Amino acid sequence: MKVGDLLLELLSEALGLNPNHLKDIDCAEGVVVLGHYYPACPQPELCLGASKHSDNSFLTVLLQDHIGGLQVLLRTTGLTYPMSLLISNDRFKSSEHRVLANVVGPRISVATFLHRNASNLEAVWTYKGVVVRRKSAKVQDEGKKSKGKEKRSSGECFSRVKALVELPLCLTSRSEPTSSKLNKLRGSSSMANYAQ
Ligand SMILES: O=C(O)CCC(=O)C(=O)O
Ligand SMILES: [Fe+2]
Repeated sequence: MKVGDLLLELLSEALGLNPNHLKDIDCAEGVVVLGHYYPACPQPELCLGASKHSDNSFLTVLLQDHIGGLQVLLRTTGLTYPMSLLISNDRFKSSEHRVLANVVGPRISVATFLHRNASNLEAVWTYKGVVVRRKSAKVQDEGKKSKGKEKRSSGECFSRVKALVELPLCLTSRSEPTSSKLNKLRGSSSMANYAQ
């Protein structure tokens, strides 16, 4: 929690706001800790550790072990989660990432998610979001200048996140998947698009 609080303070300041702002609007209201166990995989080229997704938290702090395998997509394809997007006036996007399977293992990681109550996003938009927008006029102006592309509705973002979350995490079929099938699950992005 201390790390989370410190990060929220720094992020508030990065938005030109009071250091307590993101905490005051409940961005650390909920804390979920998720432990992952990825067994060693004899044929990693046929498997995925975790398919490409974007977290539905406001902020994720991830601890991974020495095995590695987490990859972050360098250029986002436009999938953003409305919570951080709305609250930060488009400044904080939820990066898409995946985890590759590995012959070495097991790999263990612990993800800590800080989040608001996502059941009422409308309230974030109409109440909390407006508070941020009013206080950070500079952020808003910069956002307007840099955004030429059309914005997605929160409903569209939700259905895209849902579609990704519902993808199978691992190919369990004994038959060898075609590379196109695997690429589809991986998001059709080549390795060059990811940072490790
Ligand atoms: O295991 C990892 O490194 C990543 C886990 C992850 O992306 C998640 O829990 O959302
Ligand atoms: Fe994730």
